[in-house]
Amino acid sequence: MAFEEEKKELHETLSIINKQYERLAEIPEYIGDDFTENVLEGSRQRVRESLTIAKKEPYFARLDFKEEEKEEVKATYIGKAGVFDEHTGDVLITDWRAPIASLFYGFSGSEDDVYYLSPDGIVEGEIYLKRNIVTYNQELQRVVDRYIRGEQEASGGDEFLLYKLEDQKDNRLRDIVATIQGEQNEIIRYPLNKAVIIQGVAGSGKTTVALHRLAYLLYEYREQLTAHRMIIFAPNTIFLDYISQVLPELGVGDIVQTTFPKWVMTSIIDDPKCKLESLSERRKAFFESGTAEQNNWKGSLEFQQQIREQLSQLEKDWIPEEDFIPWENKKGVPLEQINTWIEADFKGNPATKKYDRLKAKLTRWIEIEAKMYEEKKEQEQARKDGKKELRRYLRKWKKRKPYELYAQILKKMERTDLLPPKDKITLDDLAPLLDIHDYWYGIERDERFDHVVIDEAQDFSPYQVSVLHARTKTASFTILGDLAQGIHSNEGIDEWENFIDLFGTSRSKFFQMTKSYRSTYEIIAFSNTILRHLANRPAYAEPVFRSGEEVQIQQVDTEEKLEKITSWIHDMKNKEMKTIAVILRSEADCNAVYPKLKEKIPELTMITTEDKSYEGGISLLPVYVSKGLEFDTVLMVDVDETRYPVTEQTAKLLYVGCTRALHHLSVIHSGNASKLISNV
Ligand SMILES: Nc1ncnc2c1ncn2[C@@H]1O[C@H](COP(=O)(O)OP(=O)(O)OP(=O)(O)O)[C@@H](O)[C@H]1O
Repeated sequence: MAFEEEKKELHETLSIINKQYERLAEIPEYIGDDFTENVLEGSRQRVRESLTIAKKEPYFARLDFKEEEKEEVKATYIGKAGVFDEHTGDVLITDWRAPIASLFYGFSGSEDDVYYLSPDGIVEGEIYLKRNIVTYNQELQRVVDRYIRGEQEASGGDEFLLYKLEDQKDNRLRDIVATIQGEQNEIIRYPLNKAVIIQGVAGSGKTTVALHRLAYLLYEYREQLTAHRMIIFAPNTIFLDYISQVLPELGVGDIVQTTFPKWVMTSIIDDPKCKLESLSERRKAFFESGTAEQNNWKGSLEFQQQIREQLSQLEKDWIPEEDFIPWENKKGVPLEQINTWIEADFKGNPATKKYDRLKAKLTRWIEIEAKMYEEKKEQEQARKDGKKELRRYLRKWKKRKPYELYAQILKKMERTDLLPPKDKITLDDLAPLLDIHDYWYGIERDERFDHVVIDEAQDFSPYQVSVLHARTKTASFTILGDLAQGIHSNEGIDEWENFIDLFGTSRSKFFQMTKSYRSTYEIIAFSNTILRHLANRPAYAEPVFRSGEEVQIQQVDTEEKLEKITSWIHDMKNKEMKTIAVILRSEADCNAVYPKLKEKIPELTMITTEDKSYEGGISLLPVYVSKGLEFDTVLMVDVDETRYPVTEQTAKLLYVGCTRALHHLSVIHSGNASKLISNV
């Protein structure tokens, strides 16, 4: 009955949507200068975009709600984009980000107090029905009731989530609007002006939630935010490619998605002679060698403080220790006066602005003083001499680029050993260089961010976050990561307090996500055992109860390894797994097996740190490259005592590799199995 009812409803809604769409498609796009016409075209364009989304999938949920003191129970259909009936003005489909839709995600069935916050205040009432609706190609596929008032447990909620999680994955992360969970909803809708810091276990949906949060913020705070002033920092180009689909699916464009090094080098260090070290070489060296822990001094706030102290000293030393006397035997501007202007009148301006303002002030002073001469000719001459002298005086203030200032600072600190060659700037130098740049040149208003997202933030240093903080209008951040996956121990942090302290507790909000949606119960239980070896272990992942096959652990002779990998891949292909990954400890290990394996499995692709995109299918990759990605099935190779000895670093690497698997995980080793997985 519910199915028939929804089929009729869908038919009627689609007929209105299709008609509206066709009508708008017939109106030619306005390309002219008329202001009113442009505003009208802008709003038509927005409606066209919403209708395009709605034509594909009009809605995915229905919520029946009765407002307190009203008789009528109203059905709200929730979709990715809101749609109005252009004739009646009625809401046909409610945007998933609208306040009432929050009830759909947040209401679990047992709350006494049911309300949502509308722009006019709190709206209380009762929920009668929560229903998921699946459509495909404008046809109704499935109707699942998650809550029916008065009935014990409709609980199609879990069933529907499982149905979604059992799906096989392709090469892109997808939106989750139909199944956002209560705790995820809370983070997505958390108010704008705080730093939201999320520690989430592998597969808890951190990246997905952060992207949905951006779409939500742009909707809820549309008056305050602009997409092009929001930025997402992700760990590498493959990952950026992997997540690139989600925001367009949610109808959001224009948000800059980049990596921190790329952004600093292209947007800030505007110096063609400055070149960044090869990050893939750096990471390869770090991961392929033994994994010595390194102290990231250049990423610390203490280092920032020292840089700042030196900068302020440099700024003082920058002012020539002399009066400005443009004309012989006449009064000039005493040094004392210049210092007062700089320290009092120009206070708060960055060094280069102070320079510009002093130049303007001295130019005006020359103009006024020149008028003291009676003769026009004398005035002219005085002006000319004055300006000449001003140029000489200003030449003493040498213009400096961030790298030169950095070199000077490190020299003063007697740490020239820390200065990288100009054509091999290291990742660790980027925060100091950015800081120096912003201190010296200042940050223009339109360069400040409205909101910053940092994914895999455990690999960011406090110094990096601190300089980004200074570039963000309010402390509006979404910072997400997992300490258990902090494999770049030489770059990042080992406790979130590092960031919380930076913003202050009143300006930040810490969330923990412990439910893991990606993997089966068996895979999560297995991966959790690896975490026992971490000294500073965050909470264990809790599975959504989705059971699959046991994790297979097998010893194979070295000579049989290739054969084993090949037969495993064939086996997985037979099971119709779409994304299949063979994960090895290092790139050198991948190189050693790739040619022979490729002969047997021609569709195999090898992914390295240098790759820019992930194409799905069958992949061979080093474990550290797999971070952030996911695959239907994973084979972890060489999980033995030599390649994975018991250290913090290898435990994290192995954990990252194993938690990439959604439905199936196999582990093979030659020689003794790593102690990280013994006694499992
Ligand atoms: N509420 C949900 N409904 C359906 N799928 C979900 C939900 N939350 C997360 N997922 C799925 O779980 C998987 C993991 O999500 P995501 O990659 O965002 O997690 P993560 O915490 O960033 O993972 P990791 O740290 O391991 O890289 C994705 O396939 C995502 O679609």
